[in-house]
This record gives sequence, structure tokens and C-alpha cells, in this order.
Amino acid sequence: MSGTLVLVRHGQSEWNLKNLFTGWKDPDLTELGVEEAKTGAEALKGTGLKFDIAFTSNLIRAQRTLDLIMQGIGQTGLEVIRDEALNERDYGDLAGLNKDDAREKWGEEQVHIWRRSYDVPPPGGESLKDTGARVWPYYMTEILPRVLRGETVLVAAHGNSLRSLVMILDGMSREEIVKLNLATGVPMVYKLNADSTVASKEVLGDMSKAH
Ligand SMILES: O=C(O)[C@@H](CO)OP(=O)(O)O
Repeated sequence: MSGTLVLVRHGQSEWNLKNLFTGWKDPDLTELGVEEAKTGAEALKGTGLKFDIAFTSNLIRAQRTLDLIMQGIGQTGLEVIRDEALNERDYGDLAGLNKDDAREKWGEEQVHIWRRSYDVPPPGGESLKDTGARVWPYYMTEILPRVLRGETVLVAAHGNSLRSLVMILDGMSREEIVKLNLATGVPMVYKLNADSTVASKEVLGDMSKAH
């Protein structure tokens, strides 16, 4: 066994609340989002994990979630690396549109394909495969080596940037990934083997509230 990797999606954002496609747009957390981050922090505190380093995106909702977690677990001095490789999937022309309006315009099925399929990009944006093509190399070069050295690493990022990572870690197929939704503020604790495969995964909260 080597180190520990914790992945957490940011708390609810203003645009999650308004039901808008967000992508690389940069809304802040809502009050509920702040509470979700604090709840995630409480759950992490209960594990007694002490982190060596944290990674986040260059978007405020993930950064604030990370700050709230670091405060909640009493590790405000933690080194933080921010990188746009961990940003949310670029939603292209859909960014800023209401998800229900989009369903009315293009149909429920098409919108679901854009949101959850593996390799169909939304117009002008990134598919999950495209997102993975920047998240995986970043994970392999910057994050995984630390975990393999035995470090405990925290990653606060986004629904789809983390789905692309979970797909690989959990060995999910293109069909299975369509059904995976990550809840906001719920930490996933992975223990990795020395060969970088997953030894165990524990979800600290309720993933079923994800949509
Ligand atoms: O709008 C977005 O950027 C994402 C995450 O909130 O939405 P979706 O659930 O469609 O992937």
C-alpha cells in the first residue's frame, strides 16, 4: 500500500443553483455550497487524515471549497497548487444557458448526451474524453507520484474533471461513466497500491443526492 488520495467536488455554486451550464465560467459558492464544504470537512476530520499537499483548479468555487475544508480540518497552512488542468469541462456554447431551456431547445436526450457521454462534446466545448486528456496527464505527472511516495493528497475540483479521474481509478467503461454523477462536497478517499491501482475507496457522505 502507498498513499492516500482524496477527491472532492466543490460545494453548490451560484450557477448550480440557477441551473446554468457553468464550465469555465467562475461563479462563487452559494450559502448551501459553503455548508456542503464544511460538512465534507467534518467528515474528513473524522478520518484523522493529515494532508501533505492540496491541488485545485483555477476556478473560485473549487478554491473556496478547498479553503473551507482546510479550515475545517485545521490545516490552513497546507501547500496548495492551483492548475487549470483541473478545471471543469469547458461547456463551450452552452456555458451560461439554462439546462431546462437547453432541454426544450435540443431535447432531453441530446442534452443528456452532452452532459454525461464519454466522447460527444457540447458545441464548441470539451467531451469528457477531451477533459480527461488534460486531467489524466496532470494526475500522472503531478499528483500520482506524490501518492506513490506515501503522501496524503487532497484534490478539490469539479463534477466532470473528477468524473474523468474516477473513471480511470474505478475502471469504469464508457457505458458506466454515463451514469456517474458526483455530489457536491462529498469526499472520496482512495488508498492506492504501489502499482497505482486502487486498494480501497470510501465515500464520506451521500452520493445519491447528485444529479
Ligand atoms: O455546469 C457545469 O459546469 C456542470 C457541473 O455543474 O454541469 P453538468 O452537471 O451538466 O456536468
